[in-house]
Amino acid sequence: MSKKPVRVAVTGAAGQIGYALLFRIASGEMLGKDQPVILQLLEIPDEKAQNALKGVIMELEDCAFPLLAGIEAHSDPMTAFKDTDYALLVGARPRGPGMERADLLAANAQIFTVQGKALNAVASRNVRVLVVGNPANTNAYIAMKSAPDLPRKNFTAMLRLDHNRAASQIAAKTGKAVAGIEKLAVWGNHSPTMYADYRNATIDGQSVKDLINDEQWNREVFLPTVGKRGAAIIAARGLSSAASAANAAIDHMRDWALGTNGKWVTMGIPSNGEYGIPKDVMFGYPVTCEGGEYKIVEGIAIDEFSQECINKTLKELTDEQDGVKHLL
Ligand SMILES: NC(=O)c1ccc[n+]([C@@H]2O[C@H](COP(=O)([O-])OP(=O)(O)OC[C@H]3O[C@@H](n4cnc5c(N)ncnc54)[C@H](O)[C@@H]3O)[C@@H](O)[C@H]2O)c1
Ligand SMILES: O=C(O)C[C@H](O)C(=O)O
Repeated sequence: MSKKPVRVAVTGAAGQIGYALLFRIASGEMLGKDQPVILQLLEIPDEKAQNALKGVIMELEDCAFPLLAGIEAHSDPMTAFKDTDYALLVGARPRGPGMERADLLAANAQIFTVQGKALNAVASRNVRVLVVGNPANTNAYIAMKSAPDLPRKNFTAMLRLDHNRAASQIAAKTGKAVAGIEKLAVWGNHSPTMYADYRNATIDGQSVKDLINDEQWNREVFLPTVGKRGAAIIAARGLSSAASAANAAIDHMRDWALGTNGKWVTMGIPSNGEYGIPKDVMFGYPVTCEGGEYKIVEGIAIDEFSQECINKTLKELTDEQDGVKHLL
């Protein structure tokens, strides 16, 4: 018997990431090739944006996706999030050249109080939320705090792009296939302070740390390359990453919904105090997923350098949190 359709809300649906994301959700790449979806698409109440959204919807229709059970266009989060099972909060201003993601806080924070409240009011009581719009961790924190009737654990931020970037750099450095990488972790904020940690990682079963055996490369090449990759893409393209961001969003949601078979992935999730991170900080952690739930990988040894990196990214997140206190 075919499955009942699930509702997937996507904000910023007529933007760059939206354009790279929606067709993949509708084709079943996110929730499985047997799972029909109803897309509930939100754009700002502006004629140009709504027209662009109409165009995207026409294209979705023209794909005749067998799993696409419905498409709705919205300009109000209170209707866009009605009964939604999954919400991908992409809509927000992207940064331009020379900006840091934290510079977007003032511009974007308000969006996430409004959308958090709307999710709280009308979404499925078990809605799973992924925040992509930057600064993603703090926006997810704002949305979670604005939705007190929903489970805290169901609010997440996207660190998967950093995870995938780190995996790709490791594969290139070792000359091995990215598919062979296990036990990679990215800690903290989706920003240059994030700490990509391959101390426990293996590639084709061999220790990545031993294979690379170059701590200077780790600190002076790998970490800055992964941390500043978003800026490098903006400098090259004149626009922020879109296809790779959409791909990471698909990976994040697919793994959360369908499981990782024991493989470590990175998700930004609200802390419960794990690894000394204060409760509620939306922090990138290594997790495994099973049965629609994520679980933090416990027991990872934190050496002095790792602790310094974790402290730095944590400080940035708590400063961002302080900066949005007045909104909550
Ligand atoms: N977390 C990550 O890894 C990651 C990666 C890449 C980009 N991003 C961020 O994702 C966001 C979107 O990037 P983009 O390149 O698609 O930008 P974009 O400007 O192409 O599209 C954003 C869309 O969001 C819409 N929008 C703005 N406010 C909205 C609101 N309140 N409700 C609904 N829609 C709204 C805009 O009209 C626009 O169509 C940016 O903040 C960007 O920095 C995050
Ligand atoms: O860097 C940006 O502003 C966009 C995004 O967060 C990225 O990492 O590519």
